[in-house]
Amino acid sequence: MKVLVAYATAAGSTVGVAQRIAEVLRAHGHVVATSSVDQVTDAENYDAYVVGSAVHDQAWLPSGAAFLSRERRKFVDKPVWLFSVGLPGSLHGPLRKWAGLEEPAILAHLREDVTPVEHRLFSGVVRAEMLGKFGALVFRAVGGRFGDFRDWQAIEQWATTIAGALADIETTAR
Ligand SMILES: Cc1cc2nc3c(=O)[nH]c(=O)nc-3n(C[C@H](O)[C@H](O)[C@H](O)COP(=O)(O)O)c2cc1C
Repeated sequence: MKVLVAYATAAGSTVGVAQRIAEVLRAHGHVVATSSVDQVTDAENYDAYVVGSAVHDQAWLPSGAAFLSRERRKFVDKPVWLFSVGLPGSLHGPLRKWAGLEEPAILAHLREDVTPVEHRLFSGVVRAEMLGKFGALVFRAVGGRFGDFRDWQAIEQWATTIAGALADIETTAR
């Protein structure tokens, strides 16, 4: 199937997640385009979509949310998977619990434009310089950790599930 994997990023870590998902889908025989949401000009040309964004302040980046809104009519009757890249993996203790509450908040906005087959919140990359001096201090003080928390195994597993679902859809359509 022809699949578009589109992403919105501020600091780049979501690009890596999108690329890994695309690689897995290609390995399963799908024809996959990977693109920043800002550069998609042919959204109607795909059979399925995987769209993801970095999370800032418990919401998708404006460019990611705007993409879903702008293209929502093209998603009708086609499967859409959504993923968010945030910082649950960098937190522990009570903050980890807070991160668990974040997913419904993120999804609530996105559901206004699309009903996804599934949504996943992955951990991304948190570096001190991304948060500013004060933000980094506060983040450390509440128990946050800096680093690359992308769980490539979980990302690949999810992409494999998507590849399987696409194969089922293809078989049913024959
Ligand atoms: C200003 C700022 C705000 C953030 N707010 C959140 C947030 O509310 N929830 C969350 O899970 N992650 C938050 N993060 C963490 C980012 O989502 C994470 O670093 C992600 O990997 C960024 O993706 P990118 O590198 O593609 O921009 C924030 C990061 C920054 C820099």
